[in-house]
Amino acid sequence: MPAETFYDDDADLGLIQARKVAVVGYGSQGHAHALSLRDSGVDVRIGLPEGSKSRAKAEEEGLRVVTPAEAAAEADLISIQAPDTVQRTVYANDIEPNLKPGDALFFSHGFNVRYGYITPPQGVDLVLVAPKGPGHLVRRQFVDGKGVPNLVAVEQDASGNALALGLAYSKGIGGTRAGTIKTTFTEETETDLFGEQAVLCGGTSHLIQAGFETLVEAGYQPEIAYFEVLHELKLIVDLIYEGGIARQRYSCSDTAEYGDLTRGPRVVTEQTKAEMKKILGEIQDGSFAKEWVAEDENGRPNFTALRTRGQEHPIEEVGSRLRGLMSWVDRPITETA
Ligand SMILES: NC(=O)C1=CN([C@@H]2O[C@H](COP(=O)(O)OP(=O)(O)OC[C@H]3O[C@@H](n4cnc5c(N)ncnc54)[C@H](OP(=O)(O)O)[C@@H]3O)[C@@H](O)[C@H]2O)C=CC1
Ligand SMILES: CC[C@](O)(C(C)=O)C(=O)O
Ligand SMILES: [Mg+2]
Ligand SMILES: [Mg+2]
Repeated sequence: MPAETFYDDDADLGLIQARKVAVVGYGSQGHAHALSLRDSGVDVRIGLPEGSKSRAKAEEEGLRVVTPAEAAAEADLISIQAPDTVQRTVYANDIEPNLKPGDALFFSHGFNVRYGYITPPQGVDLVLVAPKGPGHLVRRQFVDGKGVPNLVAVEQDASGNALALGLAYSKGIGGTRAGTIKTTFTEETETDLFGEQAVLCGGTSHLIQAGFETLVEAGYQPEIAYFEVLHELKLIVDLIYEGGIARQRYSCSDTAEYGDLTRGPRVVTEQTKAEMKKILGEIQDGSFAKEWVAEDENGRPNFTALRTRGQEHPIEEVGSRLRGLMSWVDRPITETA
């Protein structure tokens, strides 16, 4: 059975326009949701701690900024867009004490609900609207008249109208232009974590670095290695995005396609797939979540060391130099679009 998918005509913007919305956090997703909801005619305020460096950015856009507790108190729909590791504390200190029956609590990732770090009271709608894309592109696509697909899920339907409210929110940020698929908090959380770890972020970045290292260690020029395994990747993925793997294979040479079909399985092996299954198991049994929360509570020593190592990889210096010569490539991630 195909996934239950909703488009613009299935969603009533009036439902979200009738609410007082608080967006708590103004980072990648928060700024995109806040600005696009505001542009969709919704009454939006931003919740940020005193001294937050995001305050100025939100105010520059004409948004009213108050503390998370004030935002939660005056709103009847609270969208939690702070980092996953911060959410349980903001929720316990600022949001939960201000929740009233009839309020709605929204997330764009189910981590804290799925792993039991946040359990809202009965009487409150608990809804997920999860964009399947980085927040800055969620905003950029909205401004361009397009949209990033969303997932929608209802964990608690106190009002009896939570799904319709979720679809209205999704429409307000452009998600029903591209399609919004009905799911559960559990399915969203587990597939999102798997996707970012094994393929989108972890798999791709390590594939690029390994390809770059292989060419440079063999004596090839780093600039050529950069173009070959990173820059051109976007052009290849654009074809996959537009027409699937078949479109990419059609556009590339038969020589490339033969190499793809015979050598690809030697790079991504049965062992790779076995490791993917292990990674999925750690997500499903909660051990990844436990590890990440402990790492964060411990001051993130491993995360910081690995992040620094990534920033110091030679591909970053070469890439920064080459992108600097292509004005259309190094498009800044702005706070608007
Ligand atoms: N990044 C993405 O594209 C995607 C993210 N998600 C989900 O969206 C949610 C938000 O993630 P993301 O957008 O990456 O977050 P970011 O790290 O980009 O943004 C964090 C924002 O939260 C603010 N913040 C920090 N602490 C608090 C606090 N105590 N109270 C209120 N605000 C606070 C930060 O302010 P300051 O500037 O002061 O630090 C900043 O404005 C997560 O659940 C994530 O999994 C889902 C899909 C994609
Ligand atoms: C792929 C990473 C992501 O899941 C996203 C942009 O969708 C995230 O958590 O940032
Ligand atoms: Mg994601
Ligand atoms: Mg994610």
